Order: sequence, then structure tokens, then C-alpha cells
Amino acid sequence: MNQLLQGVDVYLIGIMGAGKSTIGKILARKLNYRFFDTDILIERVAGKKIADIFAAEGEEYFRDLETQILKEVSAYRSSAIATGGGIIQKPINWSYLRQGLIVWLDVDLEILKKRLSKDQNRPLAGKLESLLEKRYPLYSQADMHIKCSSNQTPKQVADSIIARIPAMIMNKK
Ligand SMILES: Nc1ncnc2c1ncn2[C@@H]1O[C@H](COP(=O)(O)OP(=O)(O)O)[C@@H](O)[C@H]1O
Ligand SMILES: O=C(O)C1=C[C@@H](OP(=O)(O)O)[C@@H](O)[C@H](O)C1
Ligand SMILES: [Mg+2]
Repeated sequence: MNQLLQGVDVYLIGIMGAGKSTIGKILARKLNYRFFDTDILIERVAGKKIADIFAAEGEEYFRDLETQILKEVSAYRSSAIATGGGIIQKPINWSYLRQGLIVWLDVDLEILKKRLSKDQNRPLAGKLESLLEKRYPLYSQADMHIKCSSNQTPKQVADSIIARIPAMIMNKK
């Protein structure tokens, strides 16, 4: 698999709660890749939780940090990157995402609502439905569309991504 992959990076995109962070970590382990999570790196650089960055500095500041971090991680090969749900909003971010394979984790709204109901660190969770509607056409521009059902475990989702990667790479050539 790794020979087939040739170090091509895998970027996970999708709305908050889709499983990018959870599945990205598993994917990296299975592929023997590095794992980056843009949100974790933003929190590390800012020295505070995402909710606190939004509250103190605002969304624009967060988005600028997000682009800076994305640019930095895009310099590495052989990595799986869990992005934040809003990364697809800025056109410049696509120039970094396009350096690898872009995988969209698509999860039904009812499942997302359940998953996010107790989370305190997603300041935009209240706008889930309108964000999903607005962003859907952007997520649709991914190289791979993974429709996740409610009974699939994160490991199963990671395996279905891995199974489709070789064909994706062939298509990109
Ligand atoms: N396939 C799955 N099945 C069940 N729960 C999941 C699945 N993927 C993610 N989760 C759970 O949903 C929540 C959000 O997942 P997370 O990976 O943080 O999503 P994202 O990074 O896309 O916002 C977490 O509590 C995680 O454990
Ligand atoms: O959808 C969004 O705009 C956001 C999603 C979050 O990441 P997850 O998608 O990992 O929850 C995080 O980047 C921030 O709260 C903003
Ligand atoms: Mg995440």
C-alpha cells in the first residue's frame, strides 16, 4: 500500500463531528503516516482552546492561524491531515489541500447533532445546519466522497478510505 501511495498526503475534510480527527489518527497509524490535526496545532500555537480563541480574538484570527498551519503541514509528505470543518471556505486553502488527496467524510445531520450535543469546544456548533448547507458544494469538490453510515466504526471508515486510495491516485495521474 505504501509503495502505491508514494507518500501522497491525505486531507480529511467535512463538517464538524464528521470524524476527521478520530479517523485521521487511525488512517495515519494504518498507513504508517504522520498525523496532523490543524485544530490541535492551532491550540498549541495560540496556547488556548479553540472556543477561547473565538471568544477572545474572533473567527478571522482563527482562520488566519488555520491557513498558516495548513501551509506548514502541507510541506510534509506521507501524512494524514485532519482539518477543521471550515477550512474549505478560503480559496487559498484549496491550493494547499490540492497538494494531496482530499477525502470528504459525509455524515447525516441527525448523527452529527447527537455527536456534538455535549461538546464545549466547537463555537460554531449552533450553526451546524446552515453551515452544512452553505459548505456542501465546497465539500463536494473533494477527490473522494465517503458517505458514513451510523453503524460504521471509525476503523471501518478508515479501511474504506484505504481501499479506494489506489484508484484515486491512478485517476489523478
Ligand atoms: N464512525 C464513528 N462512529 C461513531 N462515533 C464517531 C465516529 N467518528 C467519530 N465519532 C465520534 O464523534 C465525535 C466527533 O468526532 P471528531 O473526530 O472529533 O470529528 P471532527 O474532527 O470531524 O469534528 C467524537 O466524539 C468521536 O468519538
Ligand atoms: O466548522 C468549523 O468552522 C470549525 C470546525 C472545528 O473543527 P472540527 O471540524 O474538527 O470540529 C474547528 O476548526 C472550529 O471550531 C471551526
Ligand atoms: Mg476535528
